[in-house]
Amino acid sequence: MTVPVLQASGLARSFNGHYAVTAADVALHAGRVTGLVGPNGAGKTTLLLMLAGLLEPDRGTITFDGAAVEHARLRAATGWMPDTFGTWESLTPREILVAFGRLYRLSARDGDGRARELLAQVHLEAFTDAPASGLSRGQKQRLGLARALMNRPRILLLDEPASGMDPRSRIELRMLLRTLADAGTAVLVSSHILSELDEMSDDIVLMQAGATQIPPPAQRVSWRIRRVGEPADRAVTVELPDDAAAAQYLAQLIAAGHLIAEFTRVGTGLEQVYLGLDADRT
Ligand SMILES: Nc1ncnc2c1ncn2[C@@H]1O[C@H](COP(=O)(O)OP(=O)(O)OP(=O)(O)O)[C@@H](O)[C@H]1O
Repeated sequence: MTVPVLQASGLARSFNGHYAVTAADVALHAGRVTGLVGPNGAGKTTLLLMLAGLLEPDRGTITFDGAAVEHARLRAATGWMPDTFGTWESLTPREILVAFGRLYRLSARDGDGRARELLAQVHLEAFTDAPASGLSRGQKQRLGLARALMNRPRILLLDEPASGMDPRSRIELRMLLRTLADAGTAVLVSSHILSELDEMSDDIVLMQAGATQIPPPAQRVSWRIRRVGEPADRAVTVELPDDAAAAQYLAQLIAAGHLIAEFTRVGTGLEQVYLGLDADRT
């Protein structure tokens, strides 16, 4: 594989003598979406803040394009979307984005153009010039996403971006992240919604008690099968290694004359890995 755009090794960070992150290793590649998952308090936000150049690590190194990097340069190349985006309520979404554009040294004209383009992309055009205080939580999240994209970042870090978003916005977020990755952005996204993360990520990083780990390759996945006329409690569950095996299994059932009413993926590999990770929690 190519040199990671962003590589963190052995990162650690404490607050008041208590370690939030003890040993974090992450490699983000251009064109790939990496999912970050772990229990509450595992250290995900702390890790993301260090990767964004917004929090100084106590230990460890971060390289950008294979070389050591200063915080200012890292911040310039990074888009950061926090889990809740506090807006300046009296400003409009356009004014907020233009103000952030200024921080990235965009001229007022370029900032305005970029702001309008992004507000259209996150479907907030109708709110362009209305006070941000009128935005719903999900709409504020979408504004936060637009803000993170103002500087056309090569690295995009998102902390639970979908929280508060309605189903359509979630689907659009997933598609937007894929489009950005296809255009060469390296994306790291944290989420507690495993099915969503499983669908949108090329790579997964697990985090527990301040340390990262890479999960083992794809686990077996369960499928729930019910024949026409059978009650729900008569459905059977089978384990199959992947989608291709599931399609083959379904074809065999149909060829054997079974009328299938339901054929559903019930457990993703990520869910199984996560439950294993979480097994010893109190
Ligand atoms: N600024 C801070 N000051 C003191 N403690 C902090 C600070 N930030 C984080 N912590 C502590 O560090 C630990 C990790 O927090 P962090 O927010 O990074 O976890 P997380 O994995 O993002 O959690 P969640 O899934 O609940 O968002 C927690 O015990 C938290 O209380």
